[in-house]
Amino acid sequence: MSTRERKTPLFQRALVNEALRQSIIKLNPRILVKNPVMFTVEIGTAVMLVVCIWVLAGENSQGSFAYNFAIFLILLLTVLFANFAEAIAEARGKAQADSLRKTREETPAKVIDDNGIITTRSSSQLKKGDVFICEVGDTIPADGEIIEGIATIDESAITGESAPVIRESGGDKSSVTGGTKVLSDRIKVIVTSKPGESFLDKMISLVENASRQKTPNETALTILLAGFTLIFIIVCVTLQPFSLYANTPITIAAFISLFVCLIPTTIGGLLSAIGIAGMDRALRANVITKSGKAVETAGDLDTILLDKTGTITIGNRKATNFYPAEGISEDDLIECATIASLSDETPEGKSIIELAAIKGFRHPAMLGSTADLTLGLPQSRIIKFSAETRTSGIDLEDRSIRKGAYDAIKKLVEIANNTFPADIKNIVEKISSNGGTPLVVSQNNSVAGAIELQDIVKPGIRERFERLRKMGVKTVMVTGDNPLTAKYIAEKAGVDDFIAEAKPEDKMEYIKKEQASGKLVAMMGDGTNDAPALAQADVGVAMNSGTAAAKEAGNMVDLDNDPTKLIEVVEIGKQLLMTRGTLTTFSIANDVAKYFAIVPALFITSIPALQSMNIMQLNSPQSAILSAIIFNAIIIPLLIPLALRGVSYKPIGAAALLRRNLLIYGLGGIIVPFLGIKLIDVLISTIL
Ligand SMILES: Nc1ncnc2c1ncn2[C@@H]1O[C@H](COP(=O)(O)OP(=O)(O)OP(=O)(O)O)[C@@H](O)[C@H]1O
Ligand SMILES: [K+]
Ligand SMILES: [Mg+2]
Repeated sequence: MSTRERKTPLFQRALVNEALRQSIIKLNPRILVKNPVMFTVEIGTAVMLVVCIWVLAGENSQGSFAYNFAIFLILLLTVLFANFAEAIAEARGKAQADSLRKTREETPAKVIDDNGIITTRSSSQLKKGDVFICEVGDTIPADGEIIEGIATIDESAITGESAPVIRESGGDKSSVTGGTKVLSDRIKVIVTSKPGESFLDKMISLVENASRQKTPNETALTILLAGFTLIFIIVCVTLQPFSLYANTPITIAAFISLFVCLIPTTIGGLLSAIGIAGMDRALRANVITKSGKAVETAGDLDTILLDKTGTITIGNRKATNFYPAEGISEDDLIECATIASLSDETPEGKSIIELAAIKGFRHPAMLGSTADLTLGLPQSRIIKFSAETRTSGIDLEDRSIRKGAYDAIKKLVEIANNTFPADIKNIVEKISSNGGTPLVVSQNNSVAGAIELQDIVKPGIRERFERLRKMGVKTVMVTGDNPLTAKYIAEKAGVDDFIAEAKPEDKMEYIKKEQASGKLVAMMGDGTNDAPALAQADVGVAMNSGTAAAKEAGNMVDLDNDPTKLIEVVEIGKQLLMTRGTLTTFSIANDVAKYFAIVPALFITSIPALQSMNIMQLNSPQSAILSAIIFNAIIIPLLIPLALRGVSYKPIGAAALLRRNLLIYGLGGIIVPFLGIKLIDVLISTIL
């Protein structure tokens, strides 16, 4: 888990200063019009300013200047408080983005051309497709993919995590990020995007950018709140003939105050801060999101798809045993397995060579450097591993060697009319039912033996899945491995379901199928072949160490490369939705109470029957109105910490959670203003 500035206080001085400045800038009606509730409050403020001038000019039907001016000030403060809520959320987001951007400053890059000549350039001059070299101590100048070599890298600049990580060419751990540092060895890296325009850069500027796009949910809620506002405009306007009839003229100040108290200003003022804070919390968890929508969707997920290898298991599958088929010597099997792995850059392939070396076998071709591994094997054709074929191998002049998943090799063997030996089938089952991955080796389409690969279930993963289950999220493990291995690992890890012998397109199919039945699906991936599924999923989280294609396809990137991060993302999303829901409930419940403060105040002198409504027993009509709008204004800053931090989330199931929140925020929302307004009324009358 990451620790990036996790404990920053809510209101740092520099951020507050910036937010105060922004609160005033945001008074610009052209900016404020995007928030209809606050925009109407601003219009009310402007009207009160006119009334103040009118009173100064000698008008005496509207009460004293001081009273009108007080109302004007309080309304202005209401708008400023709402602006401040949004501005402080934005300032916090920007500060986060800044700390990430710092890692992406100019650094020298050792660019290497086709002839191997190295020139030093500034990182900002790099182009997509340039190749650079990084050695011990170098800061990586740009995002790219390793095309040669392996290195340990200190990624703490972006992850906050001090443990070095290994990145190497080939496979799904080949990505490096600009600003991180090479601790050992030497790598050749190809630039995948122009500095400043990489996916990460785009996402950083998105976080920084004040003109954040509203999510569809936010837009819907804004429309709803605007609707409320319109209804209350009508309510207030229709009061006018009523007051004429009752022979109690209502002052403009009272009229506007009633209106401002009735419209949902609390949620109207906090809505956008809640959304920004959600994205910000994701960033604090080292997840960069392309849109606020992705975070919201994460809170509503039904199903999450997780890879087996590297996600649920540690992922360093290592060869532990060779099992020759009947009639084949162990040496022959090891030789076949080694030749078939010479150019296999996957961890599995490398571990086979290592195990062979431990057993004392070295192929002559291995004496050369990595570049000419196949020099000793003339006229060879390398068959790289793909998740599609689930095999890899090599074709030589007179031999065709393959290694791969049991069912894939079985097919090869049977097409060639050879029988699959029963002893190897048994071995395969034995390895699988212990959670290992069997690879079958074939030579010229007949079985030479099997290799056992072992992997370990990550500690603590079972508890995390349990937590997800309590939140109502279904977990599905997807693996290219056989059903037996899959079943063993699935049970051990405690996932709800699994898909075995899955090819990349099977993930797509599963996602589409779930989506067709109205479910929201998330997946996490790193490989190029995960890209289509990452794009298809409602929430696609790519690992920063993954390929560029995967990062482009998803809508979030995890800087920590922690495949279980999805769980945290789900919690952040749930918290965001809940915070919004509860504050909306609170805001509307609040307004009900204010109605009881103001309406009796307006008519009490002419309609004594309204006395029964005057449950608050406020001091005077004017102090009732002042108290109500003061309460209406200060509740906004009082709730900013809750909007930014989010309401606390407990995985107790949706229904129980709803009941608990309705009780606290609905009932509380009705009671709190009664107390608050009464208190302010008492204070006002003692002061005046
Ligand atoms: N380097 C390799 N050469 C040949 N076969 C391999 C190699 N690596 C894996 N396999 C076989 O291909 C299968 C699928 O591998 P793949 O990496 O697609 O899925 P996986 O790692 O089992 O699951 P996950 O989707 O969680 O990564 C493996 O179960 C194994 O049988
Ligand atoms: K209100
Ligand atoms: Mg894999």
